[in-house]
Amino acid sequence: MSGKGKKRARSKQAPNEDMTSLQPKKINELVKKTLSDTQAKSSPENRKSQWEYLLKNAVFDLACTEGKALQDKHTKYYSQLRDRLDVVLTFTEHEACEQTLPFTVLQDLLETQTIASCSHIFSWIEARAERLTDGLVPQKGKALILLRTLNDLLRRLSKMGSTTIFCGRILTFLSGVFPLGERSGVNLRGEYGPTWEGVKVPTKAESEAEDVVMGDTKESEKEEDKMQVDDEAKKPATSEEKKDDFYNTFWSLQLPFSKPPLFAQPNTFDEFKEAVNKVIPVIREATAKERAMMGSRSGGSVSLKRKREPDTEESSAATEYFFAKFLTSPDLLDLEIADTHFRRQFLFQLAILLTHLQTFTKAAKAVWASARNRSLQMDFTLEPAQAEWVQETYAKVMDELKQTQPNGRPFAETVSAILEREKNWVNWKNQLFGLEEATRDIRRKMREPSEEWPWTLGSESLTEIWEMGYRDLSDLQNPFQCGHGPGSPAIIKLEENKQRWAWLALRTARDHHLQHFGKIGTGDIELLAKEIEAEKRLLRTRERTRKACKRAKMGMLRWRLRLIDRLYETYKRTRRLRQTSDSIHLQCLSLSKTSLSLAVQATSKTRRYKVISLDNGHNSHPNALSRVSALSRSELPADASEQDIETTKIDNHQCDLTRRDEIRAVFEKYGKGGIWGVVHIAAYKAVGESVEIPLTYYENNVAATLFLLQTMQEYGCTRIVYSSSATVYGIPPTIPIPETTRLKADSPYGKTKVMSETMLDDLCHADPKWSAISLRYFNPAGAHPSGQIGEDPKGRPGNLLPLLAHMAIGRVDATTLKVFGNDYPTPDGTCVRDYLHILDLAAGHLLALEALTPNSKVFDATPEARYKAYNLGQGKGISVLEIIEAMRKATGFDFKYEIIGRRRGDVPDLTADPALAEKELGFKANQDLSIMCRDLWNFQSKNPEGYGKFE
Ligand SMILES: O=c1ccn([C@@H]2O[C@H](COP(=O)(O)OP(=O)(O)O[C@H]3O[C@H](CO)[C@@H](O)[C@H](O)[C@H]3O)[C@@H](O)[C@H]2O)c(=O)[nH]1
Repeated sequence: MSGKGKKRARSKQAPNEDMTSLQPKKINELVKKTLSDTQAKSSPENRKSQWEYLLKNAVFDLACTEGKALQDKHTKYYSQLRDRLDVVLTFTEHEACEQTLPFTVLQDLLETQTIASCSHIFSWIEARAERLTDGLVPQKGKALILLRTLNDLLRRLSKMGSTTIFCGRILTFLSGVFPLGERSGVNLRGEYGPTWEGVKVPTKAESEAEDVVMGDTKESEKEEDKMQVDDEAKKPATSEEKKDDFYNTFWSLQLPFSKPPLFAQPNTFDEFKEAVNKVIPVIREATAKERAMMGSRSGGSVSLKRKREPDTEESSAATEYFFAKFLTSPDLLDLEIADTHFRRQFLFQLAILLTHLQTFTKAAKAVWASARNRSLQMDFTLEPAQAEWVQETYAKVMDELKQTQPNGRPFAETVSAILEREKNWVNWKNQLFGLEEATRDIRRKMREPSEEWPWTLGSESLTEIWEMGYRDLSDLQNPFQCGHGPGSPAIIKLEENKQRWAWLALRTARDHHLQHFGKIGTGDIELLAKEIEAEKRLLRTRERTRKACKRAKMGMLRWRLRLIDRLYETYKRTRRLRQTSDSIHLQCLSLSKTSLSLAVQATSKTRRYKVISLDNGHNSHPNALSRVSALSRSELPADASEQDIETTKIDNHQCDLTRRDEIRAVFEKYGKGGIWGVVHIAAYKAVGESVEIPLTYYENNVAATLFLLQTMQEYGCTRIVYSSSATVYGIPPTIPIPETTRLKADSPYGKTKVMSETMLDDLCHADPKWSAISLRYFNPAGAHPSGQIGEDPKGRPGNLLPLLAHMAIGRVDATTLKVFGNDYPTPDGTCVRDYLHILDLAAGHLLALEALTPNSKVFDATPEARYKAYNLGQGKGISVLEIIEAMRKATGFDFKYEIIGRRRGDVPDLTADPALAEKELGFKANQDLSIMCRDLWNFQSKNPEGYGKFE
């Protein structure tokens, strides 16, 4: 090696490190020799303790010199220590000492050495892992000492800022050494290192009280002081006092952070809540201030380079970061809060605790409630209102982290991923914990000697062949056949052919269809062929669908132009309708499955209404309406009257509800009083989308409703059934949700529904001519059982069930569903919704229309206004994972899913209490989930490309 090369090699070596350790082989020989030389020198009873004494001394004599030895750059301290540990281990392996000796030595050593030395010692543990853990039985003897030692070390490390990698090494080691079910390393109790001792500045009153106790003031002075105190007390708090008060509040939070079991004590939660509610706005203000400053710095014509400055600042700041936990005073707190790292540190701590608290809801605790976990269940349960606050605050914290620049969003996402992973890790460990118990019987059975094998020749059939007299390979060429002796040429030919074909088929199939081999029995060619054919059919359908979608995309513009032409033609051809009092105006901006099924029900089942449809074609297909008419017509009896036939025809108008003039034009056509009532279904309805484009939602859902109501008023049409939504409840305090629940929608979409309901309520209060019913839909699902009418959203569906149907048919180019969060306080962690069949929902509308007639009794209890809201649901909560399973059964498609972060605007559980609708409207949704999925899939597989194919 050249001189330069040598130098480089040397410089890579860590300081205080040398490579002169003895080889384990050599140590082994030396130990062996020593043991045989000394065998006769002491009695066998004393020998072990004598060796242990000597070996321990050898290690600790050296360990005592750590401080001094490490001052020398060329010290051999670590290599000597490793050698001595090797000697201890080797003696133990030769059974000259107790098996636990290396572990007790390590325990003392790791407790007394500096962190740097601990890292070296731990390297030795890693290198000797195999030997150290030989014969290790979890939860016994040396395993317990090892676990305790490393957990102590982890606890010690948690107080330092820079030992993340070291902690990771220890955890990796533990996970490799201990069985999967071992939970000792998992922080189930939520202990976070040492308990916070607290910083607090006495308030003014406290310090004065102290002075009084000191007794160094004269009576008169005391009186004077007292008066002053009283006066002061009446005055508003000075900014100094406010500062102190905030300082105390802020740091008081460290106590629950460091000791979550405190929540078992009464008042802790309320105090915690109060303090958090006080601190968050201050943090938010600091973030906003900082953003404003950053904005002004990077505003104007500043280039991208300038905008990216914070990134670079952050990466360099990361190395300078220090933990300011103990360096604080009321005067410093402002500065600390102005520091991004400090705020993040606080918000992260808060997020950890809030996540932990979410495991104490009644539902979450029930999952944990096994006898084994009793000690972990602290005597504390989050009430629904508290759980709601925890959830809301968690969302606020994450939002705040996102706002905290630089790199707010990735930072928040990382925090959320870490918390998620931690939760999954604990869950995983927790579930595996029962593994040993659950498999105890099986393992015992496996240890029992197996029964004697009854077949002398491997298997029953081989034994049988043997007993039939077949002896060598040539005999097997003449297979046995009933009625034919071995050797019959016909049989030989047949068998040969059969075998050849079978082999050929299997070999060909192996290359292309290996995945089916698991489903067929041995050599069952027929079944295999069926499987392959079924797969080919599915592939062909998927391929056709894919191409059609592509074509559809390209031809979209042309198609739209054609559609407009056609609508115009239809419009020109439209006859002026007979204006009967029975005619009903079904007004649909978005012709979803809901409105279509409703139309079918309304026209064919009752034959009392003539349907007029208003639709701007935003998310609908004109030929869906033709199908509705055709279906209604087909359900008429042969002797149907002219009027009956008329009810099956739908008057369709191209009309945008955000355009007053367009609505008015339609009403004008039927004249004053010409329209009996309105079912208002039109709206945009995607929760996630509404968060992105709120104004569009307010315009399309609220402004449009306002224009519609104004026009109805103008034309004397004062009956309306309004499609509201379960989403008006936000995160409801009780499940199932009664209609009396306060309305507190979370998403802009939900808020548009609350606003529209409010308009109706107010209108009915103001004018007794009006009667209105809001139907709060839970989650509609399914399709018309004929497979003719169903939901056909344009583009990638945003809702769960249509998306699954599109995935199964191949319309969406993905096989993996992204599940939005599995950390909700629900039985399996995914959101719970109340699904109801679309036909049940349609029936609900008819019942609501009936309830608008003058004789209806539903408004009897509300004489002040003819307005009511009803839940339309089944009263049965179903989680996202259960939906996937139900669709898997209905479609036979193997859905994969991955859990990703929560979707904004989603709430954990929306399950209806449908009792009021049942009592007052006679409504009951009783078609179960399997029927909804069956009907949805029936529609989807009959219309793989939706209505578009029939253009
Ligand atoms: O790709 C997806 C789509 C949805 N979900 C979840 O599935 C559940 C149902 O979602 P979705 O089908 O979008 O319905 P909701 O968000 O519950 O909203 C529906 O149900 C509301 C009433 O409950 C109606 O007001 C809305 O208009 C309607 O879209 C939710 O938990 C979603 O997070 C996923 O995990 N992945």
